Amino acid sequence: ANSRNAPASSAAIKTCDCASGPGNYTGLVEGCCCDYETAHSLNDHVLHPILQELVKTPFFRYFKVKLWCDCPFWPDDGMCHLRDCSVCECPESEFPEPFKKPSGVLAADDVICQEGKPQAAVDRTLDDRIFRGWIEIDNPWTYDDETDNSAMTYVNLQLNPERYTGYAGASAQRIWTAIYKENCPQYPSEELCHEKEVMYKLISGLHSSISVHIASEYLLDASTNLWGPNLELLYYRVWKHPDRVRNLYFIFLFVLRAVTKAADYLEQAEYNTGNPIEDLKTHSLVRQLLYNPELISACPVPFDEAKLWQGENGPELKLQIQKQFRNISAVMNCVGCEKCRLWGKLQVNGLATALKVLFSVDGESNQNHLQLQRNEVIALFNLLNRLSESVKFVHDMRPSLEKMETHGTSPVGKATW
Ligand SMILES: Cc1cc2nc3c(=O)[nH]c(=O)nc-3n(C[C@H](O)[C@H](O)[C@H](O)COP(=O)(O)OP(=O)(O)OC[C@H]3O[C@@H](n4cnc5c(N)ncnc54)[C@H](O)[C@@H]3O)c2cc1C
Repeated sequence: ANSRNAPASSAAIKTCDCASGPGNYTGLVEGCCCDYETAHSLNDHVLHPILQELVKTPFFRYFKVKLWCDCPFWPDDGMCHLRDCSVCECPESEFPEPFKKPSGVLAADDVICQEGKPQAAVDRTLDDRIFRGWIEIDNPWTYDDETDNSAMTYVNLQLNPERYTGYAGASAQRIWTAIYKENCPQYPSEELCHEKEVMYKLISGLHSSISVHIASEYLLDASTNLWGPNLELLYYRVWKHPDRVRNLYFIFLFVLRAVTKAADYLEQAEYNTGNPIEDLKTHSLVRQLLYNPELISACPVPFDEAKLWQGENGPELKLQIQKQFRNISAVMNCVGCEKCRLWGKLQVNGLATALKVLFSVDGESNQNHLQLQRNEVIALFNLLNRLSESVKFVHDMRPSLEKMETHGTSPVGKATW
């Protein structure tokens, strides 16, 4: 058993109240109980290597999702008819034999029959033996549109990396605006309560992470299909805004706290895909992450969730914020690019799972009542992996970004990003 699944208390975490200086990324990550240096050192040595292996295992690489675009907010938008986001139904005979096998990992670019930009479409190749029943439990933090099982698709995430898709313009802008407005109609506001500020930072941190992934795998030259990092994009969309970098670290530590708090549950969960060797490896990787001595000693409680919902109107506020987060999860159905919708849904589901672990268990502190769906566990770890990749990329690129800060970047970059 692990003491980390006990509720965090401000008394137990003496250093929690300190704030870091602006823009320099030293000291404690604002609102968290772990400093920047420890966060990336832990990420580099422990989390990133384990997570990279974990998400490739059969258990963690398949995600169940409804990819249909049935937007409850703008039914007449028509954006799902964009060529960029459509996926043609290929006749069975069009798929090469290895597509049908789980071990036949192919680059997403190999998908034959996508219309428009192939990088925006989701490869549905999968192995459907993977999904055997875990429990189906509602999460109060998500919009439950997953009831119609016939509409659910299983997606191999390894074939569909989150990266540049070309999705931009009014449709993307409308989604982000809706998300920020849902959370807080008049942000930024001095009167924002602590809980709403936390929600804002989570969303902004997720937004930063998505931008980092776009920058780390960008289509540099469509004519030669050349992919690579786009540091100007990273600079202008993320690095130039210190709050976006800070929010990325914030969501990373928040989700890490949820994973470590649920350690006992996650340790006992079944990672069964019918492949005993792979499943044993999966379980062992989960344990290596949860009980890593360096993680436990350096950053035992990355975020102190015990401080939230303490005010007089705490329970009402929680219901209100839960409703707002459910709306944010519903907005994911309106994302007009299939691959962005897939990762948007997965990551919002992962975040909703973290919120459920930290705030929705009976009696708040009693992790014995925690129950998660398999898909929630998959989303939670895949989200943590995405965040870990983003933190690593920003940290690794820091010298180049600082150079850009000093010497300036090309005017082309400035105009584009
Ligand atoms: C759910 C979702 C998933 C997406 N996934 C992908 C993907 O996988 N691949 C892809 O290529 N595109 C994806 N997109 C599109 C992408 O996020 C951008 O919208 C697009 O690249 C256009 O970027 P932009 O420069 O106009 O600014 P946007 O990123 O659209 O930002 C809009 C506005 O939000 C504010 N803002 C930006 N970042 C932050 C932040 N971190 N915190 C607070 N405020 C911020 C700024 O005022 C900015 O002008 C996705 C969009 C959504 C809504």
